Amino acid sequence: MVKAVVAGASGGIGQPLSLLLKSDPNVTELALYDVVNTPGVAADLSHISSPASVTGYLPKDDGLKQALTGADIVVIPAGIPRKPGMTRDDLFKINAGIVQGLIEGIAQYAPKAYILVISNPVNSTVPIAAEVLKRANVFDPKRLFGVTTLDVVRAETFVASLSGSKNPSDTTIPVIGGHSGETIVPLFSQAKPAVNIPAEKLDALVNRVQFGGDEVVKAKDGAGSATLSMAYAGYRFAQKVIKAVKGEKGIVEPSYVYLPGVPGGDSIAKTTGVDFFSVPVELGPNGVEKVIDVVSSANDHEKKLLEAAYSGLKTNISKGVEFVNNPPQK
Ligand SMILES: NC(=O)c1ccc[n+]([C@@H]2O[C@H](COP(=O)([O-])OP(=O)(O)OC[C@H]3O[C@@H](n4cnc5c(N)ncnc54)[C@H](O)[C@@H]3O)[C@@H](O)[C@H]2O)c1
Ligand SMILES: O=C(O)C[C@H](O)C(=O)O
Repeated sequence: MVKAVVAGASGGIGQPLSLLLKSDPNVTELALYDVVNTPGVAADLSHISSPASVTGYLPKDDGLKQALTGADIVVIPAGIPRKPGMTRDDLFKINAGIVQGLIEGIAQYAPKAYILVISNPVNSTVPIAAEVLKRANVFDPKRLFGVTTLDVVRAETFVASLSGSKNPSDTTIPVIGGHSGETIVPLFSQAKPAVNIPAEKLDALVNRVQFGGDEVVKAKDGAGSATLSMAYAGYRFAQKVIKAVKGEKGIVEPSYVYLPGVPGGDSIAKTTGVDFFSVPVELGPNGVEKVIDVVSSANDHEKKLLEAAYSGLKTNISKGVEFVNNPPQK
């Protein structure tokens, strides 16, 4: 029995992500929460002949409580997306409060759930989530994940366009750091199987992974950011968490986690100087089983990229922590 909740379920990501979760045979209950339109989205999905029962909730009538009670996994794509010319950090002002409110609900009604944060800026919203959970005394770092899977999906796709691989996802590429611009660091030297990237193409490839989100924002021309590829990526990560919880072994995927609280994280926190960082995570029935240190084996070029990532991350992380502990005056 697995109850999945999508918070922000009526949005550009929320709807296709809910569709994918509805089609997952392991999901038995799917609760959709949003400030608008969930009754309609839930009615629509409920006609699909897969096992999950589907319910939709709005804030009225204790909707958040109803949606979250009994949840095993909560995926959060709630919040505003970018328009051309904006950075992810520009979303902080609005999305920080949205994520804080939803995590307060989770702390109260589903404190043991696996929490997957998609809302941007991920580099800051995950520290916000951690602080809220800490204050409620229910923080389990093994169950809090910033979803950076889209960066991995992009790296796989863009590499395949160079290598000619027929199935991009057959190549495993660790993408680490954070989820914005220079904080995103693909480690092509650790791709499995190995990939041969011509030296003159490497910088452009790294740049495309780091700024893939901007490519979509520009192409959508004011109509938002990546939604369909994000729904795919969010579901890919959620599905892995669900499979690991159900006992499947050896599942690894990068995610942005609180390093000091997860097995194997301390030494990476020492090397990087940051507490929140995306690294390949081995998943198990309790969430993060261990994190895998791919940082110390990065090559010299990748180490330079990592140095740039650390400083951006430090700023983003402290902004999130401050938001909860020293709230801005209203
Ligand atoms: N992590 C990633 O890789 C990644 C990728 C793409 C987009 N994103 C982020 O995901 C977020 C959502 O993007 P989108 O394109 O789906 O936006 P959207 O505007 O289409 O959908 C957001 C939804 O959130 C809902 N919402 C707002 N406040 C809420 C609240 N308090 N509780 C519940 N729901 C609420 C809105 O009603 C809307 O339906 C953005 O912040 C975007 O930047 C992250
Ligand atoms: O670029 C964005 O703002 C959305 C998302 O973070 C992405 O990487 O596509």
